[in-house]
Amino acid sequence: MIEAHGLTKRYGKTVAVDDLSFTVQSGRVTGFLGPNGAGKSTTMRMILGLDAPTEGSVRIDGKRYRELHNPLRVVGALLDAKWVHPNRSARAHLRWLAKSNRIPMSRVDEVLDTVGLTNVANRRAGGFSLGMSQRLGIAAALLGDPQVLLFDEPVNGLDPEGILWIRRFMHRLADEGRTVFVSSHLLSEMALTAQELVVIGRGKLIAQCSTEDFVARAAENKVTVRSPQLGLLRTAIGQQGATVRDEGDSLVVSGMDIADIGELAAANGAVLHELSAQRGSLEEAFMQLTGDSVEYHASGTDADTEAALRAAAADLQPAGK
Ligand SMILES: Nc1ncnc2c1ncn2[C@@H]1O[C@H](COP(=O)(O)OP(=O)(O)OP(=O)(O)O)[C@@H](O)[C@H]1O
Repeated sequence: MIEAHGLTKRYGKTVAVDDLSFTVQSGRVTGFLGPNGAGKSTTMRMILGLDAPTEGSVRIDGKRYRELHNPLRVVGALLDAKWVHPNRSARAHLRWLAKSNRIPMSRVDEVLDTVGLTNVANRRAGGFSLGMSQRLGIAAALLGDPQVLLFDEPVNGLDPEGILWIRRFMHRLADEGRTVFVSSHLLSEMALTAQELVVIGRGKLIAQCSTEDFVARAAENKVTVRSPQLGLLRTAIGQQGATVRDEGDSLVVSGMDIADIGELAAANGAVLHELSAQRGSLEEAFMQLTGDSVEYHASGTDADTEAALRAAAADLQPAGK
């Protein structure tokens, strides 16, 4: 478990992290979501004792990082996948790490196998693709078999196969009961990867909840109604105080429960051809909660991201889980 209390980091006049308190539970993948510059990397560095908080504290399983006797056995981290001597082989890199942290050499081949790098273990790490480097970084994080794992933007620059592998791997680690804390500025990716979210903007906490609750809480849920008696329904729903909008041959209703609309239709003898809930996307939820966090707008503009967001929103439907 990771617990941050009033965590604050100032660099001169810049407040990178501002009175941040959150908890990351074991057995779940928790996404650390926020726009570029929101303070995610700074927070991760403070968790790992690489930066000292200006105020507040953060504890891993009840202890500050510097109080841990054998840190790699408690917490593993992937902050920068290219942090490896380019002329060392993957195996030599891991052996060096194991030796300097008093971890048995047998773990090296175990973690190489876990991340699928056994066949290339003797190749120069400097020649690795980004995907292979990420796997090597994850192997290094796993070396001490820690219960707590931190990954900073692990899917940046990866191809779809690499992204899928990382996503599945995170779920596997959480299923083993570990605490998995993964940062990303990509809403669509977090919607698919994280079960819980810690959302920050400009160094401050915006929300901490399940991914599903995040969307449900913030996005306005609407109901689509199709019927041969649209006029009758438009009037009846309007009289209940809900907002009704025409969209093609349907009505889109906000402010009224789907069950209540069904009851109202039955009471009025109206035939329904469709009565379906529209759920908001993670992006809509974020925009509503953050308001002026303009940095995020860029992530929703191109067609690929739009498609990914639609897929993410679909994945958030409870029925699909
Ligand atoms: N060493 C430093 N000195 C001065 N300012 C810093 C330093 N490190 C971070 N900052 C500033 O703190 C803020 C938070 O940066 P941080 O890198 O933690 O954000 P982030 O959410 O990880 O962003 P990204 O997704 O771009 O990595 C930014 O305004 C950044 O410029």
